[in-house]
Amino acid sequence: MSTGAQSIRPQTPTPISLRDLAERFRLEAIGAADDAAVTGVSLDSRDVREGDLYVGMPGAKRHGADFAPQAAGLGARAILTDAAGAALVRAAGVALPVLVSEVHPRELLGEVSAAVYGTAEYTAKLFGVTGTNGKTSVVYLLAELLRAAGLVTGLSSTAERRVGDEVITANLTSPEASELHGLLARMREREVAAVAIEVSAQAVVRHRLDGVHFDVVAFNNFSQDHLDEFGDLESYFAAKLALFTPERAARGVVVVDTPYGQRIARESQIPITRLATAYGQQADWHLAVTAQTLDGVSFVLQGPEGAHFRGSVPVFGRFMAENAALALIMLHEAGIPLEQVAAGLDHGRIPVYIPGRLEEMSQPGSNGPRFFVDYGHTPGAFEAMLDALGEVAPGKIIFMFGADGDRDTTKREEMGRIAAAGADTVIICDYHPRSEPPEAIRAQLLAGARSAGHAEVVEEGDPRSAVRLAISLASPGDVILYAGPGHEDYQEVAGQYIPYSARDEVRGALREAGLLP
Ligand SMILES: CC(=O)N[C@H]1[C@@H](OP(=O)(O)OP(=O)(O)OC[C@H]2O[C@@H](n3ccc(=O)[nH]c3=O)[C@H](O)[C@@H]2O)O[C@H](CO)[C@@H](O)[C@@H]1O[C@H](C)C(=O)N[C@@H](C)C(=O)N[C@H](CCC(=O)O)C(=O)O
Ligand SMILES: Nc1ncnc2c1ncn2[C@@H]1O[C@H](COP(=O)(O)OP(=O)(O)OP(=O)(O)O)[C@@H](O)[C@H]1O
Repeated sequence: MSTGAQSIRPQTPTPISLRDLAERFRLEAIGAADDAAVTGVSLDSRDVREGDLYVGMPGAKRHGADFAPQAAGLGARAILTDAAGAALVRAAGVALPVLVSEVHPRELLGEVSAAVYGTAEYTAKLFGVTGTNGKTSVVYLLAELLRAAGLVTGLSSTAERRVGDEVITANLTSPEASELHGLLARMREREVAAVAIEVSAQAVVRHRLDGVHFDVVAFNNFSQDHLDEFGDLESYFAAKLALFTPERAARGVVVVDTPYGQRIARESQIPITRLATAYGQQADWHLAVTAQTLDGVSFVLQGPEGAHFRGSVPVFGRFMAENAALALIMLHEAGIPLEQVAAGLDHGRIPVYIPGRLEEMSQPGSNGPRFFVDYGHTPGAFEAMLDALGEVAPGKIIFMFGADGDRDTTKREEMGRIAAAGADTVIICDYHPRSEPPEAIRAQLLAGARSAGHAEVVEEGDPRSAVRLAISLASPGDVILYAGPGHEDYQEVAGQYIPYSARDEVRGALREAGLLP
């Protein structure tokens, strides 16, 4: 059950004194009484809990110290900020003790949070997954396999953070360090033995992983995304590579099918185990897909010294077998035998549910098209999905999608081109236009789609109408894939968050068409 809270915290935290923190992190303590202590850390004034240290840091839009009055009102016991922030706190008349940092508070956040939450003593196995597409999928597969092996598991993904039955919706793919350490502390209380964590490139460069050391990290693939933040592919790649260092992880697993994967394996500073899915590629482990349909994919994985696993995943696409293989090898590298995993599964079937990733909304066996909702929003994800569908779709492929406003604009034409090259019909609609005119975003996607000279190209801005249009164009046996919104429950338009769930919308439209009970 999702609680609606912004972060998961330990229920019985241990107080740590401000004097102790000031000494350990060389902070100037202003107005801190000898017995002043904190029990939690928050970076967001809206998520402050009683007893917290509120960290007010300068950002691109605001100085966090501006929100000190709200933090104080919600029960913060002290503020950690820089000199400019301390002046803002004073000017706002907030009477809390202030710890002043000479460096950007972001650089201290991870270690300070680890100290407050005591997470350095947490001995669970930590698994981190990075790459451009498929991180969320690997994280859910990891969690499922760890459960099969008999371990109590936790996870942090783009879709949600999960500790046993406690679930919250995620804001960021990788939480800020304060949220991550709070989550780990709660996992420690609940005796979680293994944690699967999705790692974005932003997390690596923005200190969100500080104070965390992974047992095993993995890299699956790399293609264009996030150029609005990283400027060029090389900088984006460098952020992924930086996870593969001894400060962050003990060992890594890498898919070496592509030159980028081979580079990670070559340039990594930690020991690497290599997985190949392409025939003839040098690697430690090899994956072969043995059967695939729209209902899933079966595979055989073979590794060193006779290690092997024969299994299946109930989601279509060769890349899902690759995601499962990566997760299996990560467990093996962490010392969890694959036989132990297999013992917890029925004939190798991994019963994974990945929210909003190639999630089927139609009823298999119904008298209509199959309708899937997905989170793919990069050229690489479009290519992988359409290649996969090309192998298993019995009828026409209708592909509907939009693109993010205010994010990497250079990928739009390529998204349009790949969509129209791989599908029979593409329907271009709006996603999160944010501050951009929606029709301008659509125009770029349309230009790309038309350049492919293959699919029929249709423009329907309103996603609700586009869903219904897709159903009206489909016959039994056809497949509709709606890429972009995945698990999300909102559309961001001109600064407003408008409730919109693609999954609910599709279910409703299928019902209207008599295709769902
Ligand atoms: C570029 C980036 O990562 N920015 C993040 C950063 O923003 P910022 O430092 O500029 O902060 P700001 O908005 O100026 O606010 C300053 C400070 O005031 C605080 N504040 C702000 C408002 C308020 O009411 N109360 C409050 O306390 C903020 O928490 C922040 O500490 O710190 C904020 C607080 O944590 C994040 O919300 C924000 O993520 C923004 C929303 C974002 O979109 N990030 C994306 C790019 C991102 O990180 N994506 C990756 C990858 C996703 C993928 O793989 O597709 C991810 O890991 O999610
Ligand atoms: N191994 C893979 N290779 C290529 N595409 C993949 C792979 N696994 C999943 N995908 C596709 O990528 C899209 C996103 O999947 P997923 O959410 O798991 O990735 P992600 O890396 O977590 O994305 P994000 O960082 O945006 O959250 C989906 O379209 C999915 O079908």
